Amino acid sequence: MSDRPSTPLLDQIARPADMKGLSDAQLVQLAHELRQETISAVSTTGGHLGAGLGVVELTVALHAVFNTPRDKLIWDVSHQSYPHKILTERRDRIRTLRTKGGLSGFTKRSESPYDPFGAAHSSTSISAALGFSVARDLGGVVPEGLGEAIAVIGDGAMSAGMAFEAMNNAGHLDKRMIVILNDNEMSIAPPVGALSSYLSRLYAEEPFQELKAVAKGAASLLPEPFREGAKRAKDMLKGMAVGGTMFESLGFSYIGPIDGHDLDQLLPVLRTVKARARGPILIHVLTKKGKGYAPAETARDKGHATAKFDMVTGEQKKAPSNAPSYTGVFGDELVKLAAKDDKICAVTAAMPDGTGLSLMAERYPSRCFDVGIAEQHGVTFAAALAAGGMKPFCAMYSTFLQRGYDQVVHDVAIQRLPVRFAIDRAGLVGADGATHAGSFDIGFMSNLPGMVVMAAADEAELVHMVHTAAAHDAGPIAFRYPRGEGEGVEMPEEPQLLEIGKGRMIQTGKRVALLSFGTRLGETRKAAEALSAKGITPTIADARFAKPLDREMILKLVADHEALITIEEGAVGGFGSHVAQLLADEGVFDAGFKFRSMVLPDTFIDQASPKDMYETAAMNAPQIEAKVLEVLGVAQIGEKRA
Ligand SMILES: Cc1ncc(C[n+]2csc(CCOP(=O)(O)OP(=O)(O)O)c2C)c(N)n1
Ligand SMILES: CC(=O)[C@@H](O)[C@H](O)COP(=O)(O)O
Ligand SMILES: [Mg+2]
Repeated sequence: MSDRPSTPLLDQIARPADMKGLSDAQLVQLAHELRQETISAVSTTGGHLGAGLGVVELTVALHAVFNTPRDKLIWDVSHQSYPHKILTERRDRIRTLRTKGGLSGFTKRSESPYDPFGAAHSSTSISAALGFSVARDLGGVVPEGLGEAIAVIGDGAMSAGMAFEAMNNAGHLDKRMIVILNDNEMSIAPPVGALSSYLSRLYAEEPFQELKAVAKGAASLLPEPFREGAKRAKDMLKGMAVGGTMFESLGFSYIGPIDGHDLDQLLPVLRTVKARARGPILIHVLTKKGKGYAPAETARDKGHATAKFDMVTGEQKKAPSNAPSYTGVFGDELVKLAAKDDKICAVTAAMPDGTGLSLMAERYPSRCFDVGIAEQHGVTFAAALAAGGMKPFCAMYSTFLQRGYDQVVHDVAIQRLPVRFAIDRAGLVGADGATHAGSFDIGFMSNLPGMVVMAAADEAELVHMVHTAAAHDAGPIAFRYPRGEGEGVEMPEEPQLLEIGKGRMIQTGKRVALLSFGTRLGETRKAAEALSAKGITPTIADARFAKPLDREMILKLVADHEALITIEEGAVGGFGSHVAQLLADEGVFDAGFKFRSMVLPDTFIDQASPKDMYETAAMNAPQIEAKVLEVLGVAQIGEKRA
């Protein structure tokens, strides 16, 4: 006979306060149910599965012991926060994760008071927790109050410079705060680097460290029901060998490692820390990414990210692809180049699969570098590779390159070093939402003196751009391309070396010229087709370069048309702004020339499908068509002319 309760415990828990009366045995049961609910939800939505499964027990323990939302629980990256969302008043919407109008796949301040700090880029949690603890001590006022500050950070995220900057500061300020290092020996890919080896050694060679202050007499401080567990914690902590970890050198007390799937360890340690800790404290917790779901546990990426799947078999339900992905095209072309030129090398910041560099890593491991979640270092490292006579491709998602921007300016651009920036996930990316949108790189790369900036209109163009970048030794060069599949165009037999700063004409028409930069070219063509049915045949050109601009082509478009419209998958301040500057400098506007620039709106667009997001941004074919009609002063059906 099953000893499980007939009504699932999870059904009785809408918020963490509902967990307070549960016994430790019931919390174990709750964790079991929470894991099943997480798997079930993600099977219908897709998303980040493995990381959340790895922190189910930790999530239960933290919410059982601490008093959120008064206590600030900050999930690093927050791709592991689905179980937390289920326990914090969002279970009824958990099957809307990452969809339009639904829950975000990350923590988000506007979504819930239980998400005190939003995240999605990694390694921010310790800084955030420190900020909350200082605000608390300075008498800051927020509606939920300010209690403990707790950061949960993964072993991958811990490798980033920002985490160390925060620990350095926290050790100095000596504020009470808790960092939980969730060590599952995985990043998205297997983690790399000396820190990862160090963490492994921490429990391989010296399994335990002592936390003297916490261990001493902790049990007596706790309320009666917790004394037994605290005694166990004390015994465990007392059993730990004395030895200085790097965390202690930075001013943290260190506890661990402890088994992050064992509530019998987690609960007493957290209760003891809560009762006794002073200053910053780091609890080293060992977990398994994908824990409790065999298809995730055995997957190469431990179920890091998944499409919707069949819960029983684990089989993912992926739409068949009709064209190669941009990422794949980049990865393949790079390997071809590397085969011919031993100076070609590549840098990724913990995204070998996501950037398509896995193939390079497999074929030419000595020339492919995964630097960990360290975009800043990655960019400077690439700069020096270039200074040392190599031809580095620095492959990063647009959104993550933001973190290395000062290095792009200071180490690459000012020194005119020929780093080739392969900027993946350019434009709106879909389910990951605003935090992952590649909205700003056109602007922040194009305003740098000497930087060449290209955008591929399709996968064939990307082939040309990879080869053009490889051949460009005169200074830094960047090319951007979106997430997902290409357009399905015919692939070139031979790559072309593009002339720097020269666009290409797609079709010659009349009255209005549409000048596209990047993959909106497809929507531009569709808009032109719809317009031709209305008797308007626009000229279409593909700019290819935002920097340097094809001045000659642009001025000819101006000379030959009534109006010019630029279209790009980026925020204001990018390609269109550079064209506007050129036209202003040339006095084109003095003569009353009509110019429009279609850019992403000045808002952060929430997650939806990329098509829906571009609809919100008013950048799909119908909106391009409408813009043409508006600029030409042609009334649309159902609309009166002013
Ligand atoms: C600045 C930045 N670079 C890259 C990423 C992509 N990314 C998301 S999760 C992740 C791995 C995180 O590993 P870890 O912190 O160990 O968490 P786990 O998934 O193992 O729980 C990476 C590289 C990111 N979110 N932010
Ligand atoms: C959490 C995170 O930053 C990554 O896992 C990201 O979601 C990957 O995005 P792609 O699916 O576009 O590779
Ligand atoms: Mg990890």
